[in-house]
Amino acid sequence: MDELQLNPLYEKVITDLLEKQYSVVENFFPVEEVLELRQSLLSKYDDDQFKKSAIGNWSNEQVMKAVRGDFIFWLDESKCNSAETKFFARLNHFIDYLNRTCFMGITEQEFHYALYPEGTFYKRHLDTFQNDSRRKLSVVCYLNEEDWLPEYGGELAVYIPENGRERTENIYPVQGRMVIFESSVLEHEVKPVKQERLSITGWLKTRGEAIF
Ligand SMILES: O=C(O)CCC(=O)C(=O)O
Ligand SMILES: [Fe+2]
Repeated sequence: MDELQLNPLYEKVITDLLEKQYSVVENFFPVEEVLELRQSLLSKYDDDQFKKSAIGNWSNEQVMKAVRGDFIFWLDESKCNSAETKFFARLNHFIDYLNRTCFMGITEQEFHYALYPEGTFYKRHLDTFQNDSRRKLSVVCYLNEEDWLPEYGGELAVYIPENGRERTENIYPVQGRMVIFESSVLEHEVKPVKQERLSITGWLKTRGEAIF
């Protein structure tokens, strides 16, 4: 095994996760890579490659619309363009570090682009499905235009259990900002957006069995 070099950025994420179950970092990806991903998302969206999101295995469209309104495109690591290749390279480096330092046992990941049109939202939820606990960490990186003003809404509200009560942290989807949290612990929601909201979102997973 190569000698492990301490990585201050990764260490900050790990400390945050241990102390408060979530972490917000601004400089995980260089700006030019964030912009390249943004362009890649937009060109796929313009090509009509995005699909209406679903929730678990619910198929009732009315119900789904009342819960989440984003459009998504699932990434396939074997068919990546240059922006996506760089994204996965950085992510895999981080996963390797997590596995070596924290023995997280991450063996898989799944990512999609997401676009929330004006007026859409994603109601309060947990990212683990009842029959599948393999999702360990949720990762979101925002691909919005440079200035995300508070009046655009679309904040990620994270509900943190604290001393038997609950604290809400509102995180704005600022360009390049990355949020990582424990998938099975933190409930969260995307508040209604008043401006198109772009992101790349995914999950770091353990092998574990899904129970169907
Ligand atoms: O975009 C975000 O801030 C969070 C999205 C989310 O909660 C999800 O896709 O499960
Ligand atoms: Fe979520």
